[in-house]
Amino acid sequence: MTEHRGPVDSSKIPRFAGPATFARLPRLDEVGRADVVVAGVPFDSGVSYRPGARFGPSAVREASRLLRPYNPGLDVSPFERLQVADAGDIACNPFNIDEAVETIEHAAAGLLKTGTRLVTIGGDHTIALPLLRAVSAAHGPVALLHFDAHLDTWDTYFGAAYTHGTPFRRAVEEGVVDTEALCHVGIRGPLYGKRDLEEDRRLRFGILTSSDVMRRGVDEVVDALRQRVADRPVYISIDIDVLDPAHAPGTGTPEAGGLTSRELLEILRGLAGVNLVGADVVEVAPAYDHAEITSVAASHLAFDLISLLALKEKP
Ligand SMILES: N=C(N)NCCCC(=O)O
Ligand SMILES: [Zn+2]
Ligand SMILES: [Zn+2]
Repeated sequence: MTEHRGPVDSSKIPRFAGPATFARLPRLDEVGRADVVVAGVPFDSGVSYRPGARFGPSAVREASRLLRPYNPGLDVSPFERLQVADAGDIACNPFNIDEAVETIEHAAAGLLKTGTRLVTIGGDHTIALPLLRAVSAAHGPVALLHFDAHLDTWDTYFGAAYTHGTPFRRAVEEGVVDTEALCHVGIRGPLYGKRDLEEDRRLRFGILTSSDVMRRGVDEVVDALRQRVADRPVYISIDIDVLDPAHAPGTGTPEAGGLTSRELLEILRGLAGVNLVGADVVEVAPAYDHAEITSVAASHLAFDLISLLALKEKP
């Protein structure tokens, strides 16, 4: 196995010392090239309610100091199998959403150029659109598993086409996702009207609600998702508000009745072996968090996503 530069050893240097990169991994510029990069996108100008997700990437990096290198849930040490590195943040214009969306797309495309896979920490959900554009340029239209309380397939907000409530309608319109393999998981909460669901169905999304997860259970949900994506390239987008506010209070549009972090981690583990090509974890807004509950959950989800990517590689 090729030697990869892994995280700082927390048995030698206390995990609370030193600068925060994701999981205490090396920076991308320290290793030159990586199989997987973690990048932050500190952008929250697309939100419809509480702002603050621009501080998500740094909060998740801080919380990720506690991660350890072996993932028993998936029986893999991802940082041994792959060179994983922190690419820092994609800095984008907080006053011009259109420009920010372009900046994110080009920065993501640059990172993907050398065959690297990208796990992005948001930022609000607006950023999923430019990320999907970049991923589909590399892999073709991707299957999408979207974990969220919200559909995020609304048309416009105050006339704006690029917001955190609209990325997946744009993604379908632009053909960057494979409409045979789209599914929302964790949907709940009040809508503007029944039409929201009709339009979402017209865009060819499947829905597994938060109640479905509770009533049908993790195993059935996993089976349904695996069938939906089959062997297509898959992108996973996790809005942290898919978790119940008890498990993720630090977010901008919380909805009661969500998944537990245990359920979501179990669903992800059930996806081992799918052809994952990229992922994001968005909507962590640390100002509303308590005791890092939300950023710890987000860091563990990102670790499991990286582990899923590592499992695709031969040992
Ligand atoms: N993507 C997130 N978190 N929320 C979308 C909510 C849109 C709304 O306020 O209706
Ligand atoms: Zn949401
Ligand atoms: Zn969302």
